[in-house]
Amino acid sequence: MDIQIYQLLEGAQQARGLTVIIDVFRAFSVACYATAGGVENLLAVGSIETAYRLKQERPNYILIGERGGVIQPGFDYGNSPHAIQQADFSGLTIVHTTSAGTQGIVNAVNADEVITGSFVNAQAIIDYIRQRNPKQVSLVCMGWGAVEEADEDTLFAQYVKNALEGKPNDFEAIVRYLRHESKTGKFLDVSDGSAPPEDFDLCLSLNRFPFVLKAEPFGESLIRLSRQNVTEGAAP
Ligand SMILES: O=C(O)[C@H](CS(=O)(=O)O)OP(=O)(O)O
Repeated sequence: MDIQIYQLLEGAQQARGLTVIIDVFRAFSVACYATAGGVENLLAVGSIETAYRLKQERPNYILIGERGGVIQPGFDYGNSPHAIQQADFSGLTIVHTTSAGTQGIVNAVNADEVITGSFVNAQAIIDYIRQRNPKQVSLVCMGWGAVEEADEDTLFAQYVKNALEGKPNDFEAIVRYLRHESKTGKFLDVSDGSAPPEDFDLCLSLNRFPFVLKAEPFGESLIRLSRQNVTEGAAP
């Protein structure tokens, strides 16, 4: 198994094989919480105009996302696990658009298969890759706004690579570093409440969810993140 780590939007475009698009803070942590909330269709959308068009066509769709970390006018929720944690999305369709994470999904056009990456479902991702046993794995770190590398995404990529290569990981050290040394906490600076401090722990709640989110076509031009339950040792 050849495992490569890529960065940012160009990395998403370069990715080949089984591709993990990584966004720890916060897109793909949010996507997992939304999935656990029972969502029927979780649509990962690149442009905010598409998100607004979909809402206009189907007013019952739920808009979740941000630009610059901030919830946008007309959106139902910001890109915050804390904001959606208690929501019941059963039977609903969510349109999710963010500055980095969902941009990676729509740009991974050369990948054989795309799944999302975040610590909240890390072990499921590792087990899924082991079970698929692809020749090539691409781990793509989407960073800040898909233009600036972010420690949490690179540390997650290294965590998955280490696990797949049988090397040890120290998750407590990762959390300590992110909390006390990395500038990553800047997302907590958004002062309008779009990025509540609780999001830090919720995004670093290791292995909370036993599923991966796999990108699949939805309709003519959209991408849906579908839940794939992963049982250790079982073939997907
Ligand atoms: O909402 C977030 O946490 C970030 C904002 S940005 O990338 O730093 O502009 O979006 P995400 O796509 O979840 O990284």
